Amino acid sequence: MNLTKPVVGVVCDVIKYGANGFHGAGEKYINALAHGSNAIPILIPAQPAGEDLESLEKHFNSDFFKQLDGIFLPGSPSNVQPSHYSNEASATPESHDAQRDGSSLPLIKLAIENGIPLLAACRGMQELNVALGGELYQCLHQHEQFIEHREDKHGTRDEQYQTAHQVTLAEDGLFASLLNATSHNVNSLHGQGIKTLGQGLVAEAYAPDGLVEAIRYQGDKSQDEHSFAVGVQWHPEWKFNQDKLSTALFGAFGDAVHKRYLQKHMEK
Ligand SMILES: N[C@@H](CCC(=O)NCCCC(=O)O)C(=O)O
Repeated sequence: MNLTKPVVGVVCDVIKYGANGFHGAGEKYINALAHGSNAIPILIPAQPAGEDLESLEKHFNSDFFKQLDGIFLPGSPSNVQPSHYSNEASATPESHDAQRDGSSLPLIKLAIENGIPLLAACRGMQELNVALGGELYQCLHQHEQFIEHREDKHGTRDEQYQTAHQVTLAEDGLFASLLNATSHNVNSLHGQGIKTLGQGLVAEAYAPDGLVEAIRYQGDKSQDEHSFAVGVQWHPEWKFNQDKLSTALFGAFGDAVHKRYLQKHMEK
């Protein structure tokens, strides 16, 4: 296939529609990748077998994924199964998507090991943290030190995605340099959050209650700088072109995937 633009793989959720499972990703993520990163988004079905799905491993092996120019992990109402990061019982056993965990966690490791640019939002950021050995709080609202990070379920969609709190950006971090500022207002639609950081990750932004709101893979400082691997707890894809940081974030991811695409084509 002779593609004229870089291709970004988007990890799918398995969404139950009645008794049937459908693999999908939110439209706003696809739009932001196509227009904000100038890439071709392709949806990656969840890999482990579901009720109707034989394993796709023989079609999507690691060589296939290494051809991608970027990987994007979208948000989702489902929660990462806590067995991936702790011995605690699940506080939300009805809200898991084992198939998504089964594809996102190995794909993140593959992206990190092979320098494939990666961007992750909300559940995606939590997965990036868990894939690298970090832990999550299962219910932030059960810890009194935290402000309310969940959306108003009765609000309109616009109300749910409007800015909810400020984040403080790490001095000398990527975000502060993208924005040329040390704080920004973000939306907030999550019940879980980072408890301990995974290996090689650094915090890029904090909520007013101290919760880590953005992370970047820095790897081992003694090695070369790692290619773009960033996660945010908020939703930059929402009306991305109306927000300076969201536009800059999808733009920076786009630059990283275009760089990989050009390198691959120069090697041919
Ligand atoms: N379930 C997790 C992650 C929250 C999240 O990703 N929400 C996204 C909602 C739908 C969307 O906008 O794609 C948690 O609650 O922390």
